[in-house]
Amino acid sequence: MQYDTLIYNVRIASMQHNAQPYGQLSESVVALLKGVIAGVFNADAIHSLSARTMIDGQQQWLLPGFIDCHTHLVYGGNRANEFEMRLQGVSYKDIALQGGGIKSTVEQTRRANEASLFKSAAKRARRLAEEGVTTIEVKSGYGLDNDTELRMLRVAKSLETQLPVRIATTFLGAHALPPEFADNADAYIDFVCDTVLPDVAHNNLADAVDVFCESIGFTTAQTEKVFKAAQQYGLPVKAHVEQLTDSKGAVLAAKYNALSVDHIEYLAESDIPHLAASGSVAVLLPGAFYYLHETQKPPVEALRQHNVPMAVATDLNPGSSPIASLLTAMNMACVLFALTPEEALRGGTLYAAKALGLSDRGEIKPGKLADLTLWDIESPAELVYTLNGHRPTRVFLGGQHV
Ligand SMILES: O=C(O)CC[C@@H]1NC(=O)NC1=O
Ligand SMILES: [Fe+3]
Repeated sequence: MQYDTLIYNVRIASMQHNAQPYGQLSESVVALLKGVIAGVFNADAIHSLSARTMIDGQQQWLLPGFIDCHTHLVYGGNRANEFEMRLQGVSYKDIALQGGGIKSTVEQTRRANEASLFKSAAKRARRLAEEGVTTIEVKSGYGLDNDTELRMLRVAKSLETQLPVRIATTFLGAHALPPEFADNADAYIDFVCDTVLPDVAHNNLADAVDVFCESIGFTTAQTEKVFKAAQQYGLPVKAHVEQLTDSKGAVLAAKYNALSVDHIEYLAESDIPHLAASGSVAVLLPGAFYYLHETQKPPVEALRQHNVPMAVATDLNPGSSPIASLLTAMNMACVLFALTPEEALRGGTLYAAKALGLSDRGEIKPGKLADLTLWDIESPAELVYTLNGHRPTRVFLGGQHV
């Protein structure tokens, strides 16, 4: 058997659930063939294996490629002005109610053409990729009209053609109320369900559907309408829930077997059994908690007790979380939400994949995609312990060294 690549003399943090921290394996050789992990072998096997390319890992740590499972990285303009307003005490909610916030980015995104949206999104995606992110989820939600929502999703998908990353797209038409539907949220939800979503589905532009279920977003009744429409097109759902209030969005999401419930700072512990039953992933977004100067933390210990998988993502967006660094988000998840470094790293690999409904990546195991990163560190914890701008020494995407 000739492999494409053998990576040997490495310490492997597989992120599998085994008895070892970080899923560490005793093996130190990984064989890649046709874009997937073909096998994992002990050191002495190297003498009986052959491959076109042999890479000495020099005792560095090999991890699965990182997965950022929640971003809004396609958008026009920026909101630095609102950052200054918030620093002067104006709340995120008040800015939104004054017509700023998401609505302000919607105006700038509608004005931006596909080329300029691509250029700015590619810069953000490249920053994530430089830290070893190999899969990025990208949402729409700054168009709120048919043309711009579809343009955002096309731009998101086209990132794969220019960058060494895989893209998962999510339709988030139900992100905010556009001016054309001011004070008529129900009519806008009908427009999302009856006009935009069908167009998105017919053009295969989304892998999932998301809703901002919140006091300043959409109600659970409106959210459920979008979920039902998504089901009609065979699209899985996820939702921004309990970010600012306990609206019981997580309970509704669990009823629809949502891939994930995201933010969840105000998730009631009594609602967690619903998530344990549905298998939904709890996606923690510490960047938004940090930027909005939130005080209410997600119920991490209760999620742990109920064995609800927790993912960590950047929520990269121009308002509540302008962070293009998954390592920083992982550090914040530890410092602000008391995740362990192992939970944070598994939250940016295996459980991030689960939050996207992807079982082909996120751990080092035969049969999984050969999306891998190599790090010159003494222990995996270093990656989330220091904010020192870690960069992988090597990145593999589908077995190709990128
Ligand atoms: O402020 C923005 O532009 C997006 C904020 C982002 N969207 C959402 O539903 N929750 C968030 O934190
Ligand atoms: Fe978000």
